[in-house]
Amino acid sequence: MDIQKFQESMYSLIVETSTNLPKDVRRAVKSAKQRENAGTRSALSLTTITNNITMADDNVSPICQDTGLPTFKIKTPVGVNQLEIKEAIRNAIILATKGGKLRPNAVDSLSGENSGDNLGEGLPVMKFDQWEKDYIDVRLILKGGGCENKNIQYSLPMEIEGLGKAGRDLDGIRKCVLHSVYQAQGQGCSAGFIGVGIGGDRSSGYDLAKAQLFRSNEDVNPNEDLRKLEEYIMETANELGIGTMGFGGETTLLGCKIGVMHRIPASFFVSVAYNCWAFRRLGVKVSPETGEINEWLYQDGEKIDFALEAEKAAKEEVAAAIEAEVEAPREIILQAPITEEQIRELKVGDVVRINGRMYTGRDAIHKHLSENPAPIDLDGQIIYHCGPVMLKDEEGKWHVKAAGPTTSIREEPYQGDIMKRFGIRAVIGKGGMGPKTLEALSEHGGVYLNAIGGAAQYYADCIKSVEGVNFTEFGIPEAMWHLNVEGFTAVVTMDSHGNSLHKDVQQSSLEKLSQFKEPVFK
Ligand SMILES: O=C(O)C[C@H](O)C(=O)O
Ligand code: SF4
Repeated sequence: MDIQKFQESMYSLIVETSTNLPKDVRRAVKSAKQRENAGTRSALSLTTITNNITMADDNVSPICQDTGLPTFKIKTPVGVNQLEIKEAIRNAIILATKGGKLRPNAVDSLSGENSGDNLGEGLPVMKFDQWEKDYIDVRLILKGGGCENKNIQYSLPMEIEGLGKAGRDLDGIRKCVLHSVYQAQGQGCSAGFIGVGIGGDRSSGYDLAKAQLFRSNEDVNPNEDLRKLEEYIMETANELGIGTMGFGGETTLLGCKIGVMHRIPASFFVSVAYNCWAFRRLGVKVSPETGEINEWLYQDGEKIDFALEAEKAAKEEVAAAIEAEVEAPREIILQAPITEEQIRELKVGDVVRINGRMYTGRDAIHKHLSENPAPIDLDGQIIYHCGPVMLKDEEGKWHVKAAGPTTSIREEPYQGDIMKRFGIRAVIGKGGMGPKTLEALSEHGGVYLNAIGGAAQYYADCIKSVEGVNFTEFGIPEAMWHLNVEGFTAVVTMDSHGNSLHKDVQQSSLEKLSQFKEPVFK
């Protein structure tokens, strides 16, 4: 095989997967958009998402800044050298990272050190199989951390929150799957896709769940029971009202694929792999002789061009909003330093446009600030939970290549204390925060702003310059970047008066979940 050519093919696969959402996924996002009522928070978020999909495609830049844990599934004809393939994939990964198509995402689990090139112990994940066919089949999924953290495994029989007893039968499985969507709320950047694995042990069950994510979103399950279950879940999960980003709305789930394998008598696992809307998985058929791509997978049928859709939709949305007399949300401009008085005026549901300065800070910074002084004056400032993709040019200037929010709940143990101690007035992230932060917002005069998860190109475009950076030793995603922004839009979802949209949606979706307690599959 021409291994240089094969490496180029792998590079194309990586770049396409990171920057160009597959056709089946685009169609699912489009149908979600059609179901939402114009003018609602969910509809507005979906507009940002679809704009972002177009921008990523046009800029050939990551759809989401979290380019995940690259996982390759490779099938080779007998006689193909798999060691050569591994080497070529590793080289392609290094190049894609250098070019800003992948975020340096490989972190030493013990020292915390970022390898900088996406290689590391066990990474990237490559799973090989041999087969009788005469071509190489390579599939890649870039699954980010926020949705990975929402994976869940059930061990039947058990008691399930909201749904009661779940036994070792199809109806018990139904309860697990339904609950898995509920427990993710908006934190895995809903609306999401789920892959479900029934049976196996803990690890093969999760493998089976993840393998389902490689099915086309539009296929039909050949197993009649599972087909019915998939259809039931799609319908029912969308009645939970969690919606895009957990803002409430008609679409919570974009796809559900279920697989089954045998188990051992004592174990009965139901494993669920949750994938965000930014469902980046593609595949190619490669010639073992030339190393060239002969065919792209998941690319049948119409490719939705969201730019064209946007033009049509904008007109229709304005007309529909006028007709339905939907009140446009209040729009407020914020610019740091922000006073307590300004913060106290903000209420859940307000749309905020931020101009001026903000500082990124995620896991490492929050831990650091909880034990140390801040390197800069944070009084009245805004912290953005974000780990961007950054590139340095020849003059040493930093450029933002992708910069959406990360899941905020991980900072729950620190956030309130840090805000109070340093005088921070606003934090931006996604998925919301818990009771400790909500209390601190009231006490101190702070606000939580929800940005649209995965909209990394949209937000990168709002960032006009990078003015400085601290803690580069924590790695690119974990450093504290000083950003100047313009028109950075987010929604107030937790205010200084004790209100939290996340708390409300969680409560109402739990009530809705409880309506599905009664057996459906006998
Ligand atoms: O790591 C990130 O930038 C985001 C992560 O995928 C998340 O969803 O929290
Ligand atoms: S930020 Fe959201 S869209 Fe991006 S990887 Fe995490 S869960 Fe997926």
